[in-house]
Amino acid sequence: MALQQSIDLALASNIGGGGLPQTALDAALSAVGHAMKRLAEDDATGRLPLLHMPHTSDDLASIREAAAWLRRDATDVVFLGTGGSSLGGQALAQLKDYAVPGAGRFADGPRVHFLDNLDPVTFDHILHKLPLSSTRFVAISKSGGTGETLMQTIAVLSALDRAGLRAHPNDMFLGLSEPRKPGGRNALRDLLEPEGVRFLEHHTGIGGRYSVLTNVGLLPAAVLGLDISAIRNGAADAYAPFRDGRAAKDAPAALGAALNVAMAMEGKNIAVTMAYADRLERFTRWWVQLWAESVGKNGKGSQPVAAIGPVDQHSQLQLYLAGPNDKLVTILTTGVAGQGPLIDEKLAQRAGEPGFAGKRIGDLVAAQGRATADTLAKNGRPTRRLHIEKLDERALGELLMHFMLETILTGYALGVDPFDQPAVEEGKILAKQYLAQAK
Ligand SMILES: O=P(O)(O)OC[C@H]1O[C@](O)(CO)[C@@H](O)[C@@H]1O
Repeated sequence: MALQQSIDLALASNIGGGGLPQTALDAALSAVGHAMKRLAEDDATGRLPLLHMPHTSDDLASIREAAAWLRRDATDVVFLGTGGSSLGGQALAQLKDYAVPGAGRFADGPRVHFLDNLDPVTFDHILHKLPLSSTRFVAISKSGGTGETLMQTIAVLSALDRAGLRAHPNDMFLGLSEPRKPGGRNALRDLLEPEGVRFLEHHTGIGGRYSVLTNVGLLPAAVLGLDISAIRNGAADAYAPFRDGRAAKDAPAALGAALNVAMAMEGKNIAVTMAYADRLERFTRWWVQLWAESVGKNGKGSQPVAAIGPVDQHSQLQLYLAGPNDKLVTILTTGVAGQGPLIDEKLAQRAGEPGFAGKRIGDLVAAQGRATADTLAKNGRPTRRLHIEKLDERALGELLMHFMLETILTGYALGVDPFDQPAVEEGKILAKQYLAQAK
């Protein structure tokens, strides 16, 4: 297990009255214990295919084959898709410097682009800048009906047409969507299949925000040369305590769920995840969708906030330390001590910081993560510490599965369905109506 979790600094017994009373945690552990029974049934009945994903390997060859096809002679691979059809891939891609400030520009080829937010200026710009003949496009949508992804796909087909490449979209495009339902429509397939574009099948039993361990997340990871089987092995590590039938307090994801449920019982409805690593920034965004769409219903759920450190110490931390005491703050650190540039002694003296001398940048970041957790606790703010010594495929797989399990169990314990998102549909329908009326 790469992931270490401590909830000590969330408890009133350690941080004073602002922390969680043991009674609330005990009640929450009992609720999560019941949720675990339901999860065990989900596993045994096959109702929740996600639970079998960590131990699945028969699809890995086809994912690797599709990734190799995309990479062949490609300068750029563009992933179209939004929400759960993009964020998991992005979280994994950050291990290879995707969207890491500064470093992303120098990442080894092919360049990958996740165009998840529909912005006309960006999309136009990118279509004009991309070397289209050496670019491969992957359109991902579970439903096949998401407006943003359909518009992007149409725009790309038209751009290929203008560039004289329309005869070959099957060489440049790959689709990933659910199989067409009998008698039903799948607009993405309707668009691309007549062009001869090949499709990978989206798992029908795994929703977008839980799809990071399927081909949705692993295809981009494989394009970037990541070890996709290690990602699944890491996920198996997070699930092992459940398979072993451990008690809630001894299964890290269940304990995390209990922490969230206890916070809800105390009326504290904000959950902050602050990761001290550039390569976990997309992970925090992935978690925001997972949490918000899964637990935010029937008037329940907590507000997820994504933060990274140390930079957000300089923007958000004041509020967490001295604003309303209504948050669970999770501080996620990695083993960066001893890493990075060495700080010259004389220059450190000149800067008036003798304590920097002979240290590495990673030493400061490690100290900052530790200091933030301790300062939050000293100020009576419930704080959870998570630590991964080495951030690699296996550790990230464990982290992703940990949070999916924590989310599902929290949903079950709060009495909400963690797998649907009915409220989002209303706005989508209205937007399509407005679009039809627009001149
Ligand atoms: O993969 P799809 O079907 O295009 O959906 C994209 C995203 O849109 C949502 O349905 C919300 O609108 C998310 O749950 C989902 O991840």
